[in-house]
Amino acid sequence: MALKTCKDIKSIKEEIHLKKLEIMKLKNKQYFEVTVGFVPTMGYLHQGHISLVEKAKSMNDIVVASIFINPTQFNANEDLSTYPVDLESDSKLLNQAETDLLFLPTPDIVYPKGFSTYVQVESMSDVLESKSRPGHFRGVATVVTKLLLIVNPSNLYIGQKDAMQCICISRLVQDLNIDTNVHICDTIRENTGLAKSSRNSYLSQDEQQQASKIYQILTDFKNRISSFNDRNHFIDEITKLLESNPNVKVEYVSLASHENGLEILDQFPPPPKSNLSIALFFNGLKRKTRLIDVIIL
Ligand SMILES: Nc1ncnc2c1ncn2[C@@H]1O[C@H](COP(=O)(O)OP(=O)(O)OP(=O)(O)O)[C@@H](O)[C@H]1O
Ligand SMILES: CC(C)(CO)[C@@H](O)C(=O)[O-]
Ligand code: BAL
Repeated sequence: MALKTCKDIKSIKEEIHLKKLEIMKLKNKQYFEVTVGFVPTMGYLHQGHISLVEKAKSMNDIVVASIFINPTQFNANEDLSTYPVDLESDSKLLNQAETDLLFLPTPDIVYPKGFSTYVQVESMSDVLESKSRPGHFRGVATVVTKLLLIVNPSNLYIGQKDAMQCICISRLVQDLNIDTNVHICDTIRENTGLAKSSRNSYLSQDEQQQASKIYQILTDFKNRISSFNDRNHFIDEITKLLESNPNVKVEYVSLASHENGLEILDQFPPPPKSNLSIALFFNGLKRKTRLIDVIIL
């Protein structure tokens, strides 16, 4: 079946309802047994997004994706107005991956005149990314809550690459008793190791090649962690190596535990399953690009 696109809230809810009725008959299921998998995105889709759709497809009766460049998660100096868009290619990729429904709202649908209720995950107000992108997680938490209330999915699929976003969303789903299971999915990479990201398109091929060092450095230091006896030394060495490329300015290198909401860890070496995450600015010829990556130790 071809992908169906809905631009307003009433029509996406109606289409989900109709699709559920169809599946009920087709699979001889009760209405409440029909499962919906949801993949929220900001578009300009790549194989990372599609891997989430495929996971959703393998686990659910119906797959819904959304594309919405959410203005409330961008700061004034960020790239809201220039964020890449290619709806034709996005629809094609979603169609190929057999997505059932695409929710494609405009900002006035999500934030109508008079909108004034925001969601703030308190434990996210003072961690890494929140410091460098003030208000970012308030915007993410608000839009994700709204999308979840609209789509009402059984399962939600998000990418590990955005490690702090995963914590933010898991937290809000738990705190607000939203009836959905959160699935955190592996990062899909280029052959060079560079994490696929819509913003990679801001960089030239050569710059993307240089940026693939991020993953190589993360992996190398992960393998050598036992040869360091001090956390600061470990982090300083990673920072130094990343910044040996004059185009790179590190924002943070962090060792943190997922369980504690990415709380910074004093313990070194860190406990298993800690996150080694990096955010940096790559000063490309075209523009300055913020890149993030994470590996699990
Ligand atoms: N390489 C990837 N592998 C798996 N999931 C990914 C990857 N990149 C993004 N995602 C996930 O896709 C969802 C939508 O992300 P988004 O549309 O912001 O893409 P993005 O490529 O991360 O964009 P940006 O370059 O702006 O950070 C998020 O849950 C994100 O974690
Ligand atoms: C989860 C999300 C779609 C909310 O706008 C966005 O932050 C993203 O694409 O990762
Ligand atoms: N995937 C993260 C979305 C953002 O940078 O705003």
